[in-house]
Amino acid sequence: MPSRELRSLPPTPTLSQPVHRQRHHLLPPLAGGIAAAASLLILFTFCFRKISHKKTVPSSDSESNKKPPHRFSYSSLRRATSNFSPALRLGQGGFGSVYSGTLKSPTSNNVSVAVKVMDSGSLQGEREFQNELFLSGKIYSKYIVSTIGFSSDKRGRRMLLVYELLSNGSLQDCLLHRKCSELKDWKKRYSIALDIAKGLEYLHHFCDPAVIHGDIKPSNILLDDNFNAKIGDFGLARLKSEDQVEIEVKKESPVGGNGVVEDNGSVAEETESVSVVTVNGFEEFHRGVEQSPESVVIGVELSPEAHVVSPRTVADMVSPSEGIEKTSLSEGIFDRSSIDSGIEIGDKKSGVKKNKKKKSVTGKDWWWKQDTGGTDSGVVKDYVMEWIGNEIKKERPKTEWIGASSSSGVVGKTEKKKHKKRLDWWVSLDDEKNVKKEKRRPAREWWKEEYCEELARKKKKKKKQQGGIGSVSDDCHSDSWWPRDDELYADRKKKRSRSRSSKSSMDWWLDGFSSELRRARKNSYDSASGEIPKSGGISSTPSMRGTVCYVAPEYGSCGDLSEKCDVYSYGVLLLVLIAGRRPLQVTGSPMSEFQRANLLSWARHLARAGKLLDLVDQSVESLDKEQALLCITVALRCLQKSPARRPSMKEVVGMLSGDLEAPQLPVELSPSPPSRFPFKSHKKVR
Ligand SMILES: Nc1ncnc2c1ncn2[C@@H]1O[C@H](COP(=O)(O)OP(=O)(O)OP(=O)(O)O)[C@@H](O)[C@H]1O
Repeated sequence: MPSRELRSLPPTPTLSQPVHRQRHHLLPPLAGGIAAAASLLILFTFCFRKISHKKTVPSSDSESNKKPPHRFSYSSLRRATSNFSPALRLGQGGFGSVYSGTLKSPTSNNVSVAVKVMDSGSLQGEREFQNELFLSGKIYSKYIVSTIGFSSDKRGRRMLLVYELLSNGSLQDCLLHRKCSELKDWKKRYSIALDIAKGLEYLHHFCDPAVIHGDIKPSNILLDDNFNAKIGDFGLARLKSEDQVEIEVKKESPVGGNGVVEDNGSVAEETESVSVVTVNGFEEFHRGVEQSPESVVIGVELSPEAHVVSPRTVADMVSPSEGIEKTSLSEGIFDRSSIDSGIEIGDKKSGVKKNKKKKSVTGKDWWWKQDTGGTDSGVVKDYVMEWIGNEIKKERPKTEWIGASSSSGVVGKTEKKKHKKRLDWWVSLDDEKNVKKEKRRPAREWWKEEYCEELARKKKKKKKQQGGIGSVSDDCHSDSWWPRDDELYADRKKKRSRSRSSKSSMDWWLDGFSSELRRARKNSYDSASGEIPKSGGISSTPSMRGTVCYVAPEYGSCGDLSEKCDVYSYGVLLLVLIAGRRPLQVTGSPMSEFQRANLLSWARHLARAGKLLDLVDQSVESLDKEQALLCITVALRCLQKSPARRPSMKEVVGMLSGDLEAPQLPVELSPSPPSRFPFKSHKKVR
């Protein structure tokens, strides 16, 4: 009984039981609290990552492939390139040589690399170095050359960048110097055009903020084993600024005529910095929001001890507002006018006084002179040459030029004298006192003389052959030296069959100029060594505003660098690719070649004449005429004066790949009566 009672009785409360019940009561709110805290933490982490990790984020699929650049020891790169052996030299850029090398790894496969060695000390070289490093950790695309790492020698005098090796070198070299037989295949050229367009589309539309390359040209396009093209050399690249986006939104101008609205992406709000931490003996770059002062080293020197690329500079590049300010203040890494083209430059924001020294070349003139080669080619050429002269004058100290002129071993005695004379003229411009005096000299004169001398030589030779002696002085000192319209088509066939070896002196002049540039940059080019020469002609980078003939007119005068500047450069490149020649080139005997000398004017002229296919390189095999017309039309659209009228790179890709309707020629270039080119179908390419 007692036991039954006991059983029926409720269990005697013990000390522990109420606590247990209390705990049961506490559990739900506790769990809720923990869950809330956890979700808050997750949310916070997510937001934090989003803010700190936001800028220049590539598309998600490429995220996994992105690797921060390594810091290599200088000795390992020296070993990899057999002590920077001349035999391994791939080419010569404006800021140093590029060598091929093999990085040996005990654990994984050996890696073939290209090592660019740059002397520190030049603002542009350092800018290129830092730009490349900053962007390399952030952008990844199969259409962009990957930067693997960097290094510097102990004293920080040499800066080295390590890239993936692209076995077929640059498009410039392949197309214009080596004349690779693979590029005779039209399909290859077309796919190269499309690769480059996709690379630019990636930079403009898939990076946030958009990356503007700023120096699109054939020597910055590299080709892999299968001649797939990749965009390299981000030395002049910029991130799109907030102000630019705002301006574009305000303009809201329709582009292209295909009804596609350009997606400009959003804009950076945070200031990022870059730090390096040591991982497995290599320093790696890491992004982060405002590193603590201890974690960063301020300064540009890149000695092995200074593990960090100047955060100030990197921040300048990332922060849109700062970037803009830098620009308007004309200082720092984004200095736009200090090494500018000598063209009238105005700084609207800061009110900095315009460069009035070059009154003759206003922003308007720039376009007009570049654009009207067909009707005033002399001015175009004068202008280009004058511009180059100014660029060189600004970029190189006097002594280098004097050295360069005297060190020339290629030319004969008289030619040496001429070089000296010409260089002296440039050098003398450094002298403030001489500036006014020299300016009175007509810009055209010195290269007109060059041309006249060549004419004289030719005539002499011809007369000698005919048994007479003559003079051409009249031709030289009147303005009739420039071609007349009726001479334009004469001798064309003959010229086309001319081989490269039989270059005219004008071509020599252009090439010779390029060699001078190389020599002046203290990178002696040994033509006998059989090495691959740097970009020929005048397509080197003499300016921080890009390359002559490739730079967009609005940027060449006084405008901002925008995606549309890249679009313009792409247009020039496309014409070069199709025509298989430089944008400014005189190949045959003088007069009749001059209208063709300026590729852009020539293309426009052919468009008006309804003879666009005449532009195509005659060595091209299996030409798809429809595609060729499409490419030239796209190029001419990209080359329109008004940036707003140029298509976006997204549109270009759409047009070239057949996703968008085939474009029409700009109205002003349409043959009369205006008609659409007879594109049969919109074939889908790749
Ligand atoms: N990753 C690479 N793989 C193979 N060859 C390369 C690579 N990078 C550069 N080169 C070669 O080295 C040459 C010099 O390149 P670099 O970028 O220094 O100068 P550039 O573009 O020719 O001239 P600039 O300095 O005027 O832009 C190129 O033309 C190319 O032939």
